Amino acid sequence: MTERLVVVHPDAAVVAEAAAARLLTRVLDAQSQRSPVHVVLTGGSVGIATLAAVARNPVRAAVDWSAVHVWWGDERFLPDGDPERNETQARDALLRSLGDALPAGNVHAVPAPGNGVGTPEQAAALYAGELAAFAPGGAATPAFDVLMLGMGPDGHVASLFPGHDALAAEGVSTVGVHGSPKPPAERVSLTFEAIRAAREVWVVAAGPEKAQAVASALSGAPVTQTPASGVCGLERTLWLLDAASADVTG
Ligand SMILES: O=C(O)[C@H](O)[C@@H](O)[C@H](O)[C@H](O)COP(=O)(O)O
Repeated sequence: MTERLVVVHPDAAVVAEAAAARLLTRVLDAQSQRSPVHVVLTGGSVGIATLAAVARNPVRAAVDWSAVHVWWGDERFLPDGDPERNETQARDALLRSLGDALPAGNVHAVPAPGNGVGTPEQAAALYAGELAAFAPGGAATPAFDVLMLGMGPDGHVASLFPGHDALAAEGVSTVGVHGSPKPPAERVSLTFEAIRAAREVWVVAAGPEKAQAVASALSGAPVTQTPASGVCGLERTLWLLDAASADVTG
């Protein structure tokens, strides 16, 4: 039975620091029970600020990064190294600072255009194959220990946007996305099926512009209208919010 926890912090900076502290503790707890541990990162300002906070936190030295695998919940379909790629921003914020402690083979970036990848669908198919290759017998994805998601003002999570076909994808772990209302238009995203395979799903959000979507999601709005309403972890769904995004009276 999954539990839902909503935690409100004073501002975005504290949300990122708290998410970072929780992430480190969650990884350490998981490492005391199993190896490897799988973590799914998110793009967006709060998601990346969380990674920067991990990089600054001395507790990062307690983690056996050689037994951590890093994935992405979504990726902008942009060339390798493009500063707007979630992967680039994660490497800049945290991964590069870990050096060889985090083996290159443990970082599972979504394929970029080029090298035979011409469409988001082709990148999505390759990523689905990588997810399956690291999954327990026959599963589509690893049992992610923590899957982090940012949330847009429209309630999108990963690259699952209101009214888009990707919301209804079934039997697949990834999808190609076109016509994203948040640039760039072309993306790759985990599906809800893949998101719900995570032991814990964390939504990190901050800012008054998110308050309506937070209220809609927490009140169970239709997923087609507020995709964040559809996120759920097998064991826990954690919402880490700042006061402004949690203020439905705003
Ligand atoms: O590729 C992306 O843009 C992100 O994965 C996206 O899902 C992001 O997390 C939300 O849009 C929230 O972004 P902010 O925290 O910057 O509002």
